[in-house]
Amino acid sequence: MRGILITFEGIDGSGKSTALAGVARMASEGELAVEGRRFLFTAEPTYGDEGRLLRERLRGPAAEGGGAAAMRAGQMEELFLFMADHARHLAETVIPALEGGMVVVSDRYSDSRAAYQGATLREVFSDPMERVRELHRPWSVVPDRTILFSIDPALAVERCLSRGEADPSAPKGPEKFEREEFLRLVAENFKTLARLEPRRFVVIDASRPIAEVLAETVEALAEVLAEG
Ligand SMILES: Nc1ncnc2c1ncn2[C@@H]1O[C@H](COP(=O)(O)OP(=O)(O)OP(=O)(O)O)[C@@H](O)[C@H]1O
Ligand SMILES: Cc1cn([C@H]2C[C@H](O)[C@@H](COP(=O)(O)O)O2)c(=O)[nH]c1=O
Repeated sequence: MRGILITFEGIDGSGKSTALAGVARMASEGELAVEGRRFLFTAEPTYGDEGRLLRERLRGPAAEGGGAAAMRAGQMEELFLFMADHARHLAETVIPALEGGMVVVSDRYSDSRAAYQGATLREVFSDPMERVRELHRPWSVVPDRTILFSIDPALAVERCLSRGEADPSAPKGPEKFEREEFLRLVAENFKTLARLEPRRFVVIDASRPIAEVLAETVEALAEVLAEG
């Protein structure tokens, strides 16, 4: 039995992780049972060496100062760190699980690279999203379905900022990419990706209450699992 790869994508604060936690809870309680299938929930950045390094770099606002050339070099370094994290994620986690017939659900995956680094590298390449996609094509695994949590960036930033109120262990202050004007570019990139592959993407209106978002996520999952 071949495995199934499902990815959750969206801008910071869109509610992906909340939906994934809801799905994981339902799976652990047997509410998403599919004959003979086990679930694996995972994420990028990972909690491996590259992922931890990335999370450290992303903590706090974007650095200011430094020349344009140094900034471009830093953005390329970031792209390759995310790529290295993805390569390890594939080799050590995703591919073995798929080979074992599991349903793998990842909170972010290669489309985050296309959308985010497609935005950071807009002054380095003429078609940065395509350059990033091209780099993945020969070796990465394309998801069977990608659920895009679509939300207005202003509301997403509001949610990011209120994270700490509900969870005292959450990081204080915005992370590097949690700025409305930057997230507008990323949201546009995600929209373009969904338009390019309409059969792979399911777009969910993530501005609605958590229960509604979760119900629609489960519906989309049930559909791909039934095809499976
Ligand atoms: N549908 C919703 N309505 C209201 N608040 C929500 C909803 N979904 C998530 N939240 C809240 O918004 C905040 C961000 O949600 P979450 O961490 O799930 O987003 P995310 O997309 O995973 O963000 P990031 O990519 O930055 O990790 C959390 O405090 C969460 O409780
Ligand atoms: C995988 C990936 C992630 N990012 C960015 C998106 C977020 O701002 C952070 C961390 O992700 P989280 O979901 O908030 O934990 O990393 C990116 O720019 N490129 C990527 O490939």
